[in-house]
Amino acid sequence: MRTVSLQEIAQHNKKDDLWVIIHGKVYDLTKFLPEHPGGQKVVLKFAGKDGTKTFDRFHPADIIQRYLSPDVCIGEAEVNNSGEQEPEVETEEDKRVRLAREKMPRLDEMYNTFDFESVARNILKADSWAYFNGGANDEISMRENHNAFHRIWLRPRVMVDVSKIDMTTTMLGDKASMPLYISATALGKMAHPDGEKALAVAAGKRGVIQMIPTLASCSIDEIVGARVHADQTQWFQLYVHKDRRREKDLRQKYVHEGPNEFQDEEINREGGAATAMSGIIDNTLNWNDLAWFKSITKLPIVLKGIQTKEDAVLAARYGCAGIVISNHGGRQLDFAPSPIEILPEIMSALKQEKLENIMEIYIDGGIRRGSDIFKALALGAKGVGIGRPTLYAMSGYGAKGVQRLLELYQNELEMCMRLMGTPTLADIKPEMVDIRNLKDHFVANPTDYLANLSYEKMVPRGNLSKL
Ligand code: HEM
Ligand SMILES: Cc1cc2nc3c(=O)[nH]c(=O)nc-3n(C[C@H](O)[C@H](O)[C@H](O)COP(=O)(O)O)c2cc1C
Repeated sequence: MRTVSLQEIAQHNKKDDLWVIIHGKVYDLTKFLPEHPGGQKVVLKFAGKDGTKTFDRFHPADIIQRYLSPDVCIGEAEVNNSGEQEPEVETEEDKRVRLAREKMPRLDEMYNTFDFESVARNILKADSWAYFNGGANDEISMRENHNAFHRIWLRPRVMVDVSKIDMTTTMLGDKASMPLYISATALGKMAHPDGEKALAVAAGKRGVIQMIPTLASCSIDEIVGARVHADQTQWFQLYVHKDRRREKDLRQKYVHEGPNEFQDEEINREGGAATAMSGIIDNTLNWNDLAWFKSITKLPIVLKGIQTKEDAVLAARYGCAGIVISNHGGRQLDFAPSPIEILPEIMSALKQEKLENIMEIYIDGGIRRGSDIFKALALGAKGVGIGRPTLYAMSGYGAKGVQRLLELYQNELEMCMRLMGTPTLADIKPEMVDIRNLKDHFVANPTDYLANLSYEKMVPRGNLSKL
């Protein structure tokens, strides 16, 4: 590999001729730039320079080998012996974040998921907060995901011995301390320097399953290595790469030692990233491909992103071990329905086709309370996934924050089960929830500012002053 001088690298500092140093190697990112899912601006900032520090804040070192062809590597960058380092300057934003962190409440002062969210809003940099908290377009689906739970009421039963509550369960055959798992969320290091490793630790300590994202900011090896016990279950969320051999390689590497489940997923169209990701993701993926996935793995395949009863029935017919009813946290198609709203119709369609017992049904989106878990279980889910809450908890408090968050979910579900008269998960039944209003949507009309603010109000004639 040739050594490239800093002077030569500095000359390739334009959009149409772009070299960047990452971990001592020089890469020609000219062709990749328009495809970068994080946008062009962030990469262009390092045109002809060393981008390692920022790159490491978001990406695992192996992302380059995973997504770029080897010929983009020009050589090794000459070592900078000049002693000249760009001085670290604290920006206004850094200062705001530093001060907010100094005033952060203690972890034992966090009492529910919303507490973590409000802390995260203050202590995260604006770009990270926007990435985590945002949804597609007008964020109607994102908000609806949680709001829909407000339209389900509970029908508590009394005179039941609830001295012991057991919420342990299995998911795809593996034990879990409660019917909740940590869902895949990309770029965990934006929340905390330990990224997805912190989630692995918290999941292991609380006995819950973690789904590792394809676009994790730590390498899969690091996340698997962070497990607290050797038999800790991890699932893997897979964005299918255009080059299918990569999925096969991944499976061969991890099937014995690492993530226990191998998850397939429909193409994610998160925000503007969708177009850019099309360079990486195979958007020809369709139902017939499932046969190929089944031929390369014996692990259960779960489809995440099911949003209609028709697709749920197809997933069962195509032999999926499970589905996750999900609109990806309202980050893709605005006005996609909330998963909890379509869960009952999916269950009844599966029952009608006699397919309800052949796969496990999970849902995610807007699960913020123990009672939300209860409602989902009552309507037929085997378990629920959480996305943003773990990112918020990790932002402020790392792995310990996520442990506390999981403990709060567990405590709330325990209290809900006790007050509902359901000592075990098997006691939770559909008739314990009232879903008569679930389908009601009250759509807010756009405010007519012209009528409300500019024009004189109409008043009854009798009230007009007599001039
Ligand atoms: C100096 C080089 C790079 C820098 C500074 C950088 C920085 C970033 C940043 C800041 C984001 C997040 C943007 C947001 O707020 O949504 C991002 C996203 C992303 N980057 Fe990079 N990046 C670099 C190189 C690369 C390379 C070489 C690859 C892959 C080969 C890559 C793959 C991705 C992916 C897949 C995402 C999207 C994750 C998602 O939205 O879910 N990046 N990058
Ligand atoms: C910041 C962020 C990144 C996400 N990245 C991914 C991803 O890479 N792959 C994926 O399958 N889902 C991803 N999701 C969706 C989650 O897995 C999950 O479906 C969703 O967050 C659940 O909704 P909730 O955030 O209301 O709990 C992401 C969600 C967020 C908030």
